[in-house]
Amino acid sequence: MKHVLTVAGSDSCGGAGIQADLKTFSALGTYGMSVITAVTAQNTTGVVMVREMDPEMVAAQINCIFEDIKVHAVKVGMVSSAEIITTIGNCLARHRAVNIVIDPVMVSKSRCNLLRPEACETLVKVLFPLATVVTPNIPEAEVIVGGTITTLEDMKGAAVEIYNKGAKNVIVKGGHMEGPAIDVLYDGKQFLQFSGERVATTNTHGTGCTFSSAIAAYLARGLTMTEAIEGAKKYIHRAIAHSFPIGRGVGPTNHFHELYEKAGLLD
Ligand SMILES: Nc1ncnc2c1ncn2[C@@H]1O[C@H](COP(=O)(O)OP(=O)(O)OP(=O)(O)O)[C@@H](O)[C@H]1O
Ligand SMILES: Cc1ncc(CO)c(N)n1
Repeated sequence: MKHVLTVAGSDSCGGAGIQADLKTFSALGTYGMSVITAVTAQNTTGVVMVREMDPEMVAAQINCIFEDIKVHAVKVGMVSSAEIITTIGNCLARHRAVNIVIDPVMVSKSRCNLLRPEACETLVKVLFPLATVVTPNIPEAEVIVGGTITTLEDMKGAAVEIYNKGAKNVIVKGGHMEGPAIDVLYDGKQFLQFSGERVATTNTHGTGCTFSSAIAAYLARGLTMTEAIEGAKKYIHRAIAHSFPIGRGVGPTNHFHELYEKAGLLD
């Protein structure tokens, strides 16, 4: 059994954040652990309140895990503030963490800030150099590189710029574009494209969290970066295809679609 850690925020409605990450780790056959950076009160229509954890508490959670259990991969999601980011960076470096997937979460699908705008620079400076892979969506990539991304060529250009900020691999996700869902990976030498048919649904709450956690789980299981992304892409596609129309807004994906299928619970 491989052990995977998520360092992220709690999503009370269970579709994104820590909850999505732990479901994904379990669905993909790994043991999941969590360090909570912030608690959000949110549902499918929006985020109503955010409470950050004390950075000392974030450090204590990370240290507790690494001092006792081998960690085969780490996914970092919502990190909220510069102080929390610095704490996470120091702890991951001190424990020589491996297979680090950084999802630079900034704004929720319901347009609420999940990262203090002034903390973006710290996120890039402190966490990108530690990253095995960084997984920005289009709006996040636009903020990081300071430009507009409308084409596949723009996505490639952004991937190179983000690579130059210290990440070993960068995958710019095309979930926010029109047409097929195409993600672009740059590993410092070449570009690879991962394409999925777009599922016509509004239930995409937590797709980014789920995708980055799936990459972390597959890296923990020993797959190469390309294999991990291919696996994550298939997993997120099926999770979106069997997503739940619950709530009045953007519904969550179905993390246990395979289990539900075996149990005869899918249409
Ligand atoms: N409707 C869709 N159909 C198929 N694949 C999709 C769809 N929407 C997103 N994806 C894929 O899901 C993955 C996550 O991408 P996306 O750009 O949605 O992340 P995100 O915006 O960070 O998500 P969130 O912030 O809600 O967690 C990518 O592989 C993307 O291509
Ligand atoms: C806690 C949390 N993390 C990430 C996201 C991604 O949008 C969200 N909605 N909530």
